[in-house]
Amino acid sequence: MISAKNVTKYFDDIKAIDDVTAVIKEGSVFGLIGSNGAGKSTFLRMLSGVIKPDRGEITIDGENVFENIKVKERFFYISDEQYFFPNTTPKALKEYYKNIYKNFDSKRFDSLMKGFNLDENRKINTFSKGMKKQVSVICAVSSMTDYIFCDETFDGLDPVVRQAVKSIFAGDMEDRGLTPVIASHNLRELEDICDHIGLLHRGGILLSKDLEDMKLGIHKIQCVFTQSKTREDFSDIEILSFEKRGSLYTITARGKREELTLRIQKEETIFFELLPLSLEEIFISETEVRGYDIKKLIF
Ligand SMILES: Nc1ncnc2c1ncn2[C@@H]1O[C@H](COP(=O)(O)OP(=O)(O)OP(=O)(O)O)[C@@H](O)[C@H]1O
Repeated sequence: MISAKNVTKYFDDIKAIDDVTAVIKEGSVFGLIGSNGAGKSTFLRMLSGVIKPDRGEITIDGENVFENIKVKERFFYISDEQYFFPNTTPKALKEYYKNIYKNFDSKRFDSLMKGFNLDENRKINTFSKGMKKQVSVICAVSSMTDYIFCDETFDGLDPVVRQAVKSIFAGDMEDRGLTPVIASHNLRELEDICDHIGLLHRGGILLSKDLEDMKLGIHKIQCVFTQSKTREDFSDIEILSFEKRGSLYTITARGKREELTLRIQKEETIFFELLPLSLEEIFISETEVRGYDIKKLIF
């Protein structure tokens, strides 16, 4: 289990991470989402021990991560800014990681390189961005670590490779309890693969919940009332957004499905429908309440 306790990180006067407390349980996929500059990469860099929190601590199974070689063997971190030495080849990388990760599976590495049609003797710096990401993913899964931290890794892969990597992750979760932690802006993709979502906003954690619970606790209602309504008419429930287009109202609110249904239907309605919310809609609603209004960015 990974635990972050009251973690804060500054870059000069920028507070990149603000008192974050979170738990990442083993055997599930943890999706890290958040607006640009929310602190996702900083958080992953701290999980990997690349940088040290100014306050608070990050532990894996109780052991501090920073400058702890023993713990570092337990995870592989794929940074979003990939750097390779000028003349490095995949073959040289394989040798390098074999020294770091004692369970490194060379056969798996070779077979994945073949499967992904990558030449292990070519200089990595001559590969495309996506091909470099493929090499990193192959190194990661061949290292046979308990955790893989992916910073926007999927975002640069083509659909076929993305699907292949998802199946490899799923297989490894099943076979050996791998825990992937994935920071991404591709919420549709995360929605398919994640069990748990951590939403960072302006350095702080807005919520950290199982995806299913998240979906159960927030709903979108579309309805037509017999009489005109305002947001204030529903001040007894927690409304996240309230929109009226013609006679159709779209209300996003926090609460249980049955309770919200009963409450809205207390008013006289001509039409009523409760719709499931996508992760993208949950993200927009949750960040909107904290002043990150997408409409202001678009219009
Ligand atoms: N090395 C650094 N020096 C100074 N400021 C930094 C540094 N790294 C990150 N920051 C700042 O910390 C904040 C969080 O950045 P971070 O890269 O963690 O966000 P992010 O959620 O990964 O963003 P994005 O989705 O745009 O990749 C930002 O305000 C950023 O400018």
